[in-house]
This record gives sequence, C-alpha cells and structure tokens, in this order.
Amino acid sequence: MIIAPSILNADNLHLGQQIQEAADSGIRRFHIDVMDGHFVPNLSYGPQLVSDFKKQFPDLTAEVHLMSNNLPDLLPAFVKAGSDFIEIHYEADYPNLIAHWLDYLKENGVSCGLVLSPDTDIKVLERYKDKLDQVLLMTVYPGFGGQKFMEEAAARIKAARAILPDLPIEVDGGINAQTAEIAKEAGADVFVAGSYIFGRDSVAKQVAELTSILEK
Ligand SMILES: O=C(CO)[C@H](O)[C@H](O)COP(=O)(O)O
Ligand SMILES: [Fe+2]
Repeated sequence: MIIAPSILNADNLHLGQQIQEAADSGIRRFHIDVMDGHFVPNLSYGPQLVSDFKKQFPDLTAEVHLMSNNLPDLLPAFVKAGSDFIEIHYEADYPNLIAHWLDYLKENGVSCGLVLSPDTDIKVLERYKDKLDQVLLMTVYPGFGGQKFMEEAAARIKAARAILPDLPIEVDGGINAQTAEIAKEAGADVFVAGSYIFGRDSVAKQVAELTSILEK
C-alpha cells in the first residue's frame, strides 16, 4: 500500500516544509497535479516545480498527474524536469496516440500511467495493459481538490483489478479514512490524498491515521 499525497491543497508558500513533514512521517511519493486551464478548468504547476522538488528531495518520487491535451509540448518538458512517474489521461488525446506517448515515456526512463476519468469505460485498459506501470482511476471529476469520492468508484476499481491482476491501481479524489478503506477493499493499492493530508492541522497526524487504516 502506497500513500501519495497530492500537494494541490498544500500551502504554496510553505510547500517545502509541508513535503518535509510528510516525508518525516514515512511518505516517499508525492502526487503533482498539473492542470492547464483548458483540459480542466483550473491552473496549477509547471515543470519548474518538478525540477525544484527533485533538487530539494532527490530521494523522493515525483509523480506527475498530467491534466492536459498538450502532450507534444508538455511531456518532453516534464521528462526533462526529472519526473519519476508521468500519468496521462486516456481522454486527453486521440486514442491512437496514447500507445505512442506511453512508449515515449518508457524510452525516456519514466514510469508511465494511464488515467481514466469517471465516465470512461474501464475496458479501454485491455488495450494498454502491457505498456503500463500503473493505472490511475479518478474517483472525482478531475480539476479540483476537496471533492467527494464517487460511490460508483468501488465497482470500477474491481473491474480494473479483474483486467489487471498484478498492476498497481491508484485512486485519486476524495480519499479519506473511510473512502480509502472502500477503495482498498475493492482492490486499489496506491492512494492519492490531497485535502485530507494537507487541508487539516497536522500533516504528520493525517499521514499516521491513513497509514494505520491501510495497514490494517
Ligand atoms: O487530480 C486531482 C484533482 O483533479 C487531485 O489529485 C485530487 O483531487 C486530490 O485532492 P483531494 O484528495 O482533496 O480530492
Ligand atoms: Fe491527481
């Protein structure tokens, strides 16, 4: 079980301190939500944040969740910035180019993931299963932190697990102590949590709480 906190809801002016606090509590992977103001109606980080992250925390994993259609420009930039994982949306490009971009990431030594938004048919995973290091199932509509976990997510996780018995399945959106347990039971093993980790008083306390639930 892996917890990958999303820094989207962290305090931007104290980001390094908050990442350090989570790392001191055992976190090794951070989820960086890249939003382009077009594929989703919100704007967030660019490649500079990833290179700053890797410079300050070379031993921690930078996982980029790329919410953009502009793969030709942004993928090389995020590869160059030192991303360890890059996850692209199935919905973000013409389907016949997805395989090409997954291969491009592999050739450049970056682990790759395919992201499925809530309305996308889980069966599309059949086509890409041999190319993927991980799958990311959105449990909210992409664009904003702090949304509610969608009830139908459990059935989608089970369907993905049936197609991908051995691949890490990550869930993203509305993960908290209760919903993490639902997602885990359904077959998820990587958990993105944003507002639950960074939106409350103590990062250490939130990490400890989620860790103990997932270790049960
Ligand atoms: O991809 C995302 C939104 O598009 C975020 O990773 C996600 O929403 C995390 O935030 P929270 O845990 O607060 O829901
Ligand atoms: Fe995300």
